[in-house]
Amino acid sequence: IGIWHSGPQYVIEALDSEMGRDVHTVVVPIHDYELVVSRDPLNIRTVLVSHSADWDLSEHRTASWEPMLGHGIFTSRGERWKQSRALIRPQFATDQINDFRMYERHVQQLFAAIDRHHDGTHISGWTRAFDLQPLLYNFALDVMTEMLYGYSVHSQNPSERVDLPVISGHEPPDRENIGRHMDAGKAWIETRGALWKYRWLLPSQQFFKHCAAIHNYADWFVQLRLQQGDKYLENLQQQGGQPNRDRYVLVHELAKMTQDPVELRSQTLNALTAGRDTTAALIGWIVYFLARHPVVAKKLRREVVDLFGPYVSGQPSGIEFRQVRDSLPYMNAVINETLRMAPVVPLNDRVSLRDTVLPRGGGPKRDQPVFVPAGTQILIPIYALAQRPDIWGPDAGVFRPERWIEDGGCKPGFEFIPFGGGGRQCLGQQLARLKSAYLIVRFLQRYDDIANAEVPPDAPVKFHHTIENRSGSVRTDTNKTLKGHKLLVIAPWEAPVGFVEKLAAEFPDLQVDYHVHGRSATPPSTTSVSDETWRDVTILLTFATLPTPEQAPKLQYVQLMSAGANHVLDKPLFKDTEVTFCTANGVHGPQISEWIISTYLAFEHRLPSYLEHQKEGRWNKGDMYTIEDAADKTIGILGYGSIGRQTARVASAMGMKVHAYTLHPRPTPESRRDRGWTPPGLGDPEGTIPTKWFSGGTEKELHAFLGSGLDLLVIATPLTGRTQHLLSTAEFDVLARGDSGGGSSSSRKRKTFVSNIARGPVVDTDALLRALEKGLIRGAALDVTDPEPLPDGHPLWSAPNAIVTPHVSGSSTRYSERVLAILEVNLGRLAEGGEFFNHVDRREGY
Ligand code: HEM
Repeated sequence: IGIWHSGPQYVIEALDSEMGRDVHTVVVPIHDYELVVSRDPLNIRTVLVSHSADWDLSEHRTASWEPMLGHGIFTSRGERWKQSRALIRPQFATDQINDFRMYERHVQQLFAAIDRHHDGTHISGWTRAFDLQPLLYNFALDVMTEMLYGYSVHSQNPSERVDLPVISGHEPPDRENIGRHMDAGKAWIETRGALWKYRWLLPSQQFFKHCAAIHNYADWFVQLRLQQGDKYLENLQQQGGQPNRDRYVLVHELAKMTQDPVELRSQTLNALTAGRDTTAALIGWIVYFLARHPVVAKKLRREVVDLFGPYVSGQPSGIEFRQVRDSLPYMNAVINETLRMAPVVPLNDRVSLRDTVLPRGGGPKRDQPVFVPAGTQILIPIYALAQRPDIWGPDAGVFRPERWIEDGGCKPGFEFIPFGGGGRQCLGQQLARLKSAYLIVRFLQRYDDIANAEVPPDAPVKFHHTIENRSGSVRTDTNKTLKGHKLLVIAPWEAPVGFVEKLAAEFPDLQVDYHVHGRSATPPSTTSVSDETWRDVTILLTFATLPTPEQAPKLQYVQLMSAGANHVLDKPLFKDTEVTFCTANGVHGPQISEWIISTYLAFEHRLPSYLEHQKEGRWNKGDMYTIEDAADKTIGILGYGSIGRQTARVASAMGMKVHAYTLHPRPTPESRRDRGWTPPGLGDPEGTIPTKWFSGGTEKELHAFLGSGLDLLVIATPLTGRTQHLLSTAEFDVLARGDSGGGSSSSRKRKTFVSNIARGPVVDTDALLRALEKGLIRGAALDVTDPEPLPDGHPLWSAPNAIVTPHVSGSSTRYSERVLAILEVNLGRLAEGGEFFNHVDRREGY
């Protein structure tokens, strides 16, 4: 009991002080039985490998865990274990379990949770001191539950949880509390285990309550899998464009081999217990040591950044599991050294099934075999093995990853067994190592410093005999100086005075290369920049000059100067890489909304004909009695982005009602927020101006919007495959039918004025001409046309009630200033983390 209740250091202390430093195997009489403790690799090898048939798990261990986990690989012995191992082992042999895309989603949730510890004084970039350990446990639980059941509990961010279908006769799984039930259940097992023979003395009602909750949790998913069969994967929530059929879900795979619900529950719970705390503890210990060994942290960060580059927010990491496994020698050394200093499973044990022998430890010189009668427990102090100075050198107690690399690298045998050894060796070793390494890679890419904030800072390392971690308090820092980054600007205009200097002050380590190409219509070719310059570029600001992926292998973020991205969608750099593209969406809001309102008012106030009269010198009031003002009219904005929002602001100031239309539904206040960039004080950042909000991708939904009684329709959608000819004959017919309820005034049949500032092909030109000629719409203001430029003699030039301008609505002398402001904020995001403004979504194409 002394051993179980003290840390693993106790074994070393007890052996060293009572028996001597050279004694590695002892037989300890405890009450009515004898316990063997051995820190001799030869003996351990004998137990785990060469005479493993003589040994098995103690009944003590399997019986303690069994109420919580049932019979699974972790809790069964003999034949039963063999069957479990045969079932589970192939699962861990598949590369599919190393799904970094899944980890990345949870890493992002972890970063968001870390970022919540920024205390607002962003200048330094440091978070306030906090304990990282609970967040790592959340991470491991979230990843494991998704891997095992396909549905993560999202303990890091419960708002990510998806709604679950109803299964009659089964309580929904308690995602909120499953982690707590597991922790509490484990604590009971440890206490019951320590008291083993006297465990009946403990009241156990609470323990069994936790076990029931854990069983319910697993049973629900097992039932769902059994009911849905092969459709289980298909029905999972779609994740980041990844086809569901490629997902790895343990319960689904196991159910292909057995349909026994109890077996499925037990095996998945065994894996959950084996894999959750262990991995969280390992990651925690790695951070613990990095925070206390800045030289190691720096060296490791160098290795990571050299291979993968710095962190780019909003962009998939693009990291392959083979790279993490094979190309990060120092990372492997750090992980090994962490496991040596703080093996997260510091003690293992076995019981002899028959009379047997350990090869060493007996006789006066302790080099003779030791007889072990059947039923003897042997304690395998993994921690003590990894701390022997005669094996590891006099600095065995020092955290020094270099020992794993120098002199051709250290290749330990049974003196280093953090994952056990022999037939029962850990099946999750690769998974645990890769998951931890991946998280640390992303962590170091994103944060360039970690500080130990423990008080006192040099408190001694405290271990626990069982799976335990104490990562300590850390603070994190980001790569705020943009070290290692190079920005290339290819612009038609000179940098505004002071701009480059301002960037240098903000991001001292950022290199800036500014190329001016003048105002030609075609973008300059990539050859105007030397190959050497391209090679190091990590950030590019351009209208349309894009290198090939090979030309600029380090490129991470492209800031386009245009509001749309349609001209880059077919470029290899966009299609074939994961480089982040951002548009200059937002720079156009003020001037284009002015164009929309001014052409609309000009039309309504008959300015074109009065200007004609003015040219002729005629005082002619024309049809002044039919002029209507804008108050109480309805403006419909198709595409409620930055231009739409600023137009809504101006229109509502004139007393207009605003109907907004977006592709995706925006039911909540949060979803209505503007995520793009807007000049301060403009637009509709909270999305509160519209009086009605329409959405959807179907014709029916679009027609409901078009039929909502619009006096002015503004087309402000991006041009994508979905929006090509979005307005065609059928749509103009809906507009012509006018108010289908909810518009300005249902008694009056007032036609719609259509304003297109998006892209010509969003509107079918023939249908538009027909609508103008037949008077289906009131008129149109077109800054964009299809074809463009509009050829001489094209019928649109002379179509009735049309105002045509040559794609100039976006012009403003403030353009470059606003583009550079977006670049600057996005550089801040790159440096400090957080979502990029105007990030182009590869699936949506804008
Ligand atoms: C740092 C992380 C981990 C450590 C240190 C660790 C350690 C161990 C150790 C020492 C054993 C052997 C127990 C014995 O000999 O009785 C073991 C067994 C096992 N581990 Fe891990 N483990 C880790 C992560 C994982 C993960 C992530 C999984 C899977 C999701 C996993 C699954 C298993 C299984 C299924 C066994 C039982 C194998 C058997 O009895 O046949 N482990 N682990």
